[in-house]
Amino acid sequence: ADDARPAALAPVVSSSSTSSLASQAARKRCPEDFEFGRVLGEGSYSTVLYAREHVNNREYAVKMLDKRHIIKEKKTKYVAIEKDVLNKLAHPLIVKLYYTFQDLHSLYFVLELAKDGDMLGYIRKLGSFQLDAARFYIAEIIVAVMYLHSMGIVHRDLKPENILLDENMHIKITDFGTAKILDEPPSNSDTDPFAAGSTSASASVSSSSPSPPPPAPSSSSPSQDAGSSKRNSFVGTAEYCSPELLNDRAASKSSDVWAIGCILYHLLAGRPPFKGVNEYQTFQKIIKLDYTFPDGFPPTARDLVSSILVLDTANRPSLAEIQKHPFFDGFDWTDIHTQQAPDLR
Ligand SMILES: Nc1ncnc2c1ncn2[C@@H]1O[C@H](COP(=O)(O)OP(=O)(O)OP(=O)(O)O)[C@@H](O)[C@H]1O
Ligand SMILES: O=C(O)[C@@H]1CCC(=O)N(CCc2ccc(Cl)cc2)[C@H]1c1ccccc1Cl
Repeated sequence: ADDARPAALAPVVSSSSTSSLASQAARKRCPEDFEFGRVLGEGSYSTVLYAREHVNNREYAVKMLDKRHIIKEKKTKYVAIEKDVLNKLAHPLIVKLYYTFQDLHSLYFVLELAKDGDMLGYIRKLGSFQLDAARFYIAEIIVAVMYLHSMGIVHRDLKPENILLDENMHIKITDFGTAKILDEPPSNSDTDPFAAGSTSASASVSSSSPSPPPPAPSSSSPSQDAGSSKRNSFVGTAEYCSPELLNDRAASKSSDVWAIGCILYHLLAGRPPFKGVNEYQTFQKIIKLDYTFPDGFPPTARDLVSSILVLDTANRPSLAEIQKHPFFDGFDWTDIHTQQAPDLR
C-alpha cells in the first residue's frame, strides 16, 4: 500500500540516495573521514581524541592504539576482546562502538563521546556525593551491569575512572579490554543458583586462609614475561578488585558486585574502602576484609555495603537482590537513563 503519510512527510530521499545512506552507514571508515580535535585522555596503550565526522558533523571519541606498543606489551588479545565485547553491547548506559579501522601504525575505535568526564573527577571535585546522588549513580551502574551480565559479560574492572558521564550527566560505562565473556550462553543466572557462571558456582572460594596474593601487577618478573597465562592475566585495579580475583582469578558476576559495593562506599566516604600505602598493602586489606566505616556513614548504605563486601562470593547478594535493599526504598528504577540526573556541578 502507498505510504499513508501525507506527502509533506513522505521520505524525502529517493531510492538511489536511500541505498547510498545505507551504504554510507556500512562503509568502512578511515582516519580521513574525521577531523580530530583535542586529547580527551590517555590510557596505558591508547590516546583518546575528540573527533568530528566530516559528512555529518557527528562527534565521537576516537581511541587510537599504537600497534607496535600493543605487540611489545603483549596486549593484542585485550584489543580483540574489547572489540568483540563492545560489538555485542547496545545499551544507553554503556559506551557504544560505532566503527573500527586501522592503518599502518594504529588501530582506531570510534566510540560514543561522553562529554562530561568520569566519575572519579566528580568525587575528587566534590569530596563525596550527597546520598540521593550516590543512590542515583549506583542505581545506573546496577542497571548497566545487570544488562552486561544478561549478555554473559563480566566487566572485571569497574571503578569510578571507567564510569564516564555524558552531557546529561548520565553514565556511560567504558573500558572493556579486561572484560570476560562467560562461557555459557547469557542467562538470568541470578535465579538459577546452579547455572554456571553465577555467584554460587564460584562458591569454591572459601574464606579459609587465602593463598598469598600475586605480586603487584606492575612488577613483571622474568617468568611473567614468558606470558604465563595466570600471572599476566591480572586484571582490574587494586582498590576495587575482589578477593576471589586476587586469589584464583575466577571471574564471575559477583566480582562486579564487589566492585559496586566499593564504589558505593567511595561515593559516600570520599575514599575507597581498601586503600593501602601500596598495591600489596591494598591486596592485604582486601583479602583480610580490613575496612571500617567513617562516622556519619548513612546506616542503610552501611548495611548494603556490609552485605556486599563479604569474602565468600556465595554470600554476596545478586544485583536483583541489591535492587530490593532498603537503601533503594522508593527509588524509581524505570527507564532510569531518561530521568533527570542529579546536578553534581
Ligand atoms: N568515550 C569516551 N568519551 C570521552 N572520554 C573518553 C572516552 N573513552 C575514554 N575517554 C578518556 O580517555 C582516557 C583513556 O581512556 P582509555 O579507555 O583509552 O584508557 P584507560 O582504560 O582509561 O586506561 P588503561 O588502558 O590504562 O586502563 C579515559 O581516562 C577517559 O578520560
Ligand atoms: O578483529 C577485527 O575486527 C580486525 C580483524 C582484522 C585486523 O587486522 N584487526 C587488527 C588486528 C590487530 C590487533 C592488534 C594489533 Cl597490535 C595489530 C593488529 C582487527 C581489528 C581492526 C581494527 C580495530 C581493532 C581490531 Cl581487533
